[in-house]
Amino acid sequence: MSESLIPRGTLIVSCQARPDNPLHGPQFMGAMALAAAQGGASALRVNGAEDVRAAMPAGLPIIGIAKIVSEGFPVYITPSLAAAAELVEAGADIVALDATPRPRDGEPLAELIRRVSEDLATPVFADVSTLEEGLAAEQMGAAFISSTLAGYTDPAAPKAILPDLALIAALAARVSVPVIAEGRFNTPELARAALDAGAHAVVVGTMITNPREITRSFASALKRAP
Ligand SMILES: CC(=O)N[C@H](C=O)[C@@H](O)[C@H](O)[C@H](O)COP(=O)(O)O
Repeated sequence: MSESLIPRGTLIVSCQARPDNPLHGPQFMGAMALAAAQGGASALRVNGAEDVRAAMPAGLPIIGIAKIVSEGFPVYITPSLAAAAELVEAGADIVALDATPRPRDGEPLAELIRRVSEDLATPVFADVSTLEEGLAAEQMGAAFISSTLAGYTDPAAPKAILPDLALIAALAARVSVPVIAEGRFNTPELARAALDAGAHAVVVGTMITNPREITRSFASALKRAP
């Protein structure tokens, strides 16, 4: 049962660093994975086959993603079966993918979820931005539904600061697979609030594994007028 891969009420740490980040690369992400494991994380979210391999020695279940930007397509989180297959080959236990209905450079969403689940025999972690997308992803066979993309699908919308706890509560009330809270859970209190809203587990990335952003948050707080 895929639910047993991620125990209820636990913390998943996202270890990701883009190429412009000084901590980009498997050596740093492998160390982040180990630090997360020692700190009490129950699972990891990791980008790309190379970093998945580097995170394996941490000994935790790995949710693999492959961020692939294709000109003209808004979907960039594991858009295709080929990308998912590379992650599974590298050792990912679960594959996370964009489950919004936006245009993608890959198989249609329902086919992608079915083939990752059946052909690759790997549970799908559906990154959604709305309740409707979560309900649809569950129907398509996703094993986990996550709020990852809430606040990130409308380029014209103002930048969201807080996580979308209302979406977590709405999903938890309507879907029967585990609902995972992800996106801007930037304090332990917000992570706790996600569980209280009905989340099965919480993913935290930036505020644990991105020292540049953590530094920025401290530096800008100090610049604010008293
Ligand atoms: C929208 C998007 O592409 N989110 C990505 C998904 O993998 C990551 O950039 C986030 O860091 C991750 O979701 C964790 O969230 P946060 O860093 O806010 O704790």
